[in-house]
Amino acid sequence: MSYDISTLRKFVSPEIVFGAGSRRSVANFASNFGARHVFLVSDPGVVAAGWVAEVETLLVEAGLRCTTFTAVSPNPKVDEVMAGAELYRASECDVIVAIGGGSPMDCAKGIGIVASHGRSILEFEGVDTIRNPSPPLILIPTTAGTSADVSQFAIISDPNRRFKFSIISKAVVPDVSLIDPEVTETMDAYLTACTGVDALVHAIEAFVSTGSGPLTDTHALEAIRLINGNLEALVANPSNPVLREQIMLASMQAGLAFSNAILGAVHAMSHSLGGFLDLPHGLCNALLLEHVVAYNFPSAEDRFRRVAEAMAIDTRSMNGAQVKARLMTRIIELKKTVGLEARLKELGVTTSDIPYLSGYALKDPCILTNPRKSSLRDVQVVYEEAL
Ligand SMILES: NC(=O)c1ccc[n+]([C@@H]2O[C@H](COP(=O)([O-])OP(=O)(O)OC[C@H]3O[C@@H](n4cnc5c(N)ncnc54)[C@H](O)[C@@H]3O)[C@@H](O)[C@H]2O)c1
Ligand SMILES: [Fe+2]
Repeated sequence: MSYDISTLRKFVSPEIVFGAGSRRSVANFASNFGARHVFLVSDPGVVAAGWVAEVETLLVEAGLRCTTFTAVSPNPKVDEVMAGAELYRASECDVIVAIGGGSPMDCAKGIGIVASHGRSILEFEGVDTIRNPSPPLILIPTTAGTSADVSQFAIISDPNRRFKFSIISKAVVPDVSLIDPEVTETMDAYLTACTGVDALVHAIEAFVSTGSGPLTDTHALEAIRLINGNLEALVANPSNPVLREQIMLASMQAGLAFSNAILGAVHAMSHSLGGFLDLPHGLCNALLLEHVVAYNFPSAEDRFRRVAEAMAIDTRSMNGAQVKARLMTRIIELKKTVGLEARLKELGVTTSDIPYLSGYALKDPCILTNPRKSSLRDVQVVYEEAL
């Protein structure tokens, strides 16, 4: 019997332990993988927040050796991955743990790939390029977030091309994700806003993606509902543990959705922007979001109606134009309340940069699942509108 392969959907996820204190089981999981010498990846901000020392102590108290690598910058660079992989090899480590936001987690994924292939990370750009299994990988996210800890993506920045490239494979889904809302309590309000809006964009893009389906839709809609209902309150009160947990849960659900349904033009355009100007990923997404929604709306009106409903908009008596207007208003209002109102030109983007940015955005794999087919000119116009 024949079947239409384009209608099939798959769902990949790591083993997840969710809840306050879950990070404390890190040594247990590492030991279960047979670890003797753990390679711990993080960055200076997460060290300063105190989370790295805690994990080191937990590992050492369990009788494990630990080599720590924290030379990772936001938008992790090719050289950082290669330096980490060299230290991993020289230290004869056998399990990788990362604690941090998307940057250390993606760097750790890259280190695992290089360690198991012995080649440059640049050779693994694209979809399904990985042949050898990576060392066991345990991720502890400290932002909410990129959800790199549940995703099939690793995003690495190549300064030579001023471009962030994607590695997409189920081989970069970690073995274990310890999702502990407590570690997000040291994020300031601005970082909370940037990373929370990133999660909102993941959920919206996954829901309207051409790769969406019943396995991911419920996660995407629940993530939108949770972020719409809790992010503004959390940014006003960043130390509230209940709100932290709600946004961490939302981030995880958005991650499960986008990892499997893939993303769209916001991410394609924001990867290009983030690689070109080394800007915070969540901020890039935030500045592009409503412009891409306006562009995509006619191609996925029914899906956007459900996004609007998840954002607590009663659409029952509205026509398409009214739904679009209310959804745009709500997105702009949410961004304003959490303090993400800048325009691209305030970040240093100029009109003359747009052709370069657009060329790379069209090469990003996320553009393939955008609900509206995009030409070079389409992408240029959206950048111009966000300028
Ligand atoms: N792999 C994926 O699926 C995926 C998805 C989306 C984004 N990304 C990538 O993730 C990166 C962005 O990650 P991010 O937004 O999580 O930020 P990040 O990891 O770049 O961290 C930003 C800053 O926040 C600090 N920080 C992180 N957690 C903290 C905490 N709990 N307390 C105090 N400070 C903390 C860090 O030290 C750093 O200075 C980008 O490179 C982006 O492309 C990856
Ligand atoms: Fe993202």
